Amino acid sequence: MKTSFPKQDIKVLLLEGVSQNAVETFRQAGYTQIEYHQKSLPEAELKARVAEAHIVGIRSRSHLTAEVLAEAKRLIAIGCFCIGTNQVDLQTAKTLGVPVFNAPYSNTRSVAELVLAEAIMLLRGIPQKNALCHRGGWTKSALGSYEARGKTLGVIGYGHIGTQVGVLAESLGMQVIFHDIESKLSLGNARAAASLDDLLERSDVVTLHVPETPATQNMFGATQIAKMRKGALLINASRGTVVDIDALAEALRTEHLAGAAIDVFPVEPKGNDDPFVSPLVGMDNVILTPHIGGSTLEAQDNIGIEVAAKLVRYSDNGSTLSAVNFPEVSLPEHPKSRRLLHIHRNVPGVLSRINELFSAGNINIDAQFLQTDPDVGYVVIDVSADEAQASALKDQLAAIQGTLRTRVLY
Ligand SMILES: NC(=O)C1=CN([C@@H]2O[C@H](COP(=O)(O)OP(=O)(O)OC[C@H]3O[C@@H](n4cnc5c(N)ncnc54)[C@H](O)[C@@H]3O)[C@@H](O)[C@H]2O)C=CC1
Ligand SMILES: O=C(O)C(=O)COP(=O)(O)O
Repeated sequence: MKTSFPKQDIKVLLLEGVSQNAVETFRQAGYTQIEYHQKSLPEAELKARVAEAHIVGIRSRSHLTAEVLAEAKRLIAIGCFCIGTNQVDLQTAKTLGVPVFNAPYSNTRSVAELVLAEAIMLLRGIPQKNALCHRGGWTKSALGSYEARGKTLGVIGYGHIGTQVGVLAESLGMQVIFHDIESKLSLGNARAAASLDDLLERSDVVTLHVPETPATQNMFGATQIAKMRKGALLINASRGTVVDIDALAEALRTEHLAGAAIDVFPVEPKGNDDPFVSPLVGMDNVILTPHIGGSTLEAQDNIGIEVAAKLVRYSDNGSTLSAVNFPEVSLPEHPKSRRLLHIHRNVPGVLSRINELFSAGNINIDAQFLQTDPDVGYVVIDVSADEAQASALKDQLAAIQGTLRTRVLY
């Protein structure tokens, strides 16, 4: 059966070296126009490429701001081939009728394993010992080296990653306490701290696993660091904007903190050839990693398939299940019907205008699905109509005031 818009005309733009599994998933689903870039693009080029694309796939580096999205006249959907979606202006995408998908669990374990490894390394003082050995030095000493067993790990943000870190840390005999803005079920013997301050005062190692939100912007600054125990360790594999990096550098210089492991930075290089600049560069007691918490082959392979499959499903079938910014509708196949998709501003009267249109045209509705949120309504209508009728209906739907996007799936 033909689609309204032949698949070979749908342009898929994939940036930041997403897994080849994503390319393969699109190809197997019949998509042939796939533009693939290893890096993120400079803003002007990003705008130009996004303006041409129907589907855009990014990782954490490409910022799809309102300004960039203003160019995206043809855009149907966005895929974040990662967990975080802070790099996309989700509200603007929604009001343009563009759902955004991500892979909410597929690199969770990769981050958790790295964090646990870093906790052990930091507790043993390995970063500075390693650096010294590389310079031809030798300090065989137990001074400042500790077992993880029996130490307290404070997890800030007890979500998917935070809980996994907690479970792994308990297997080493660590005591896990956590702080979250939501009430959370404790796994294993982990316990909620009475407050953030309580967690900071009790933890030997503090690890951050919050998303980037207005509330987490610089949530970890000089005040919070000062409340940490002298000689404690800080790990951040969440987002670079969460920690005041200058305050951290100062606490390391004054030896209030004994070490840190930092994977994410307020400003990160655009690509592998660009220079990395940070006040933490040159500090032997800091493990610096180039935002690779989720960068394992296992995670990337799974993410490639998961996010591409969600984009294909939305493009082919209209399902928005697990979209992060959009009313979620899980749709059955529609082998005998034409499917019309109508995304509109959630204002009174749109639905009745849609239904009037069908009754006036004497078109039988086989099935109708509706989901709304305070801003946007998403209606899917399966109809017994031929191709020409469906196309005419799409044009009529598009003319209804408040319409954001319409599509027809034949
Ligand atoms: N370094 C890397 O490569 C990676 C980094 N990440 C980052 O890790 C973040 C967390 O990932 P998940 O655990 O999957 O997310 P999640 O959504 O499952 O968990 C986040 C938790 O933080 C809590 N939270 C939100 N605001 C908070 C606040 N102000 N104070 C305390 N708790 C707060 C939430 O209630 C939630 O429980 C992602 O948003 C992403 O930015 C994710 C994957 C890879
Ligand atoms: O999943 C996330 O949120 C990450 O931070 C990983 O981002 P990346 O795909 O490595 O650019």
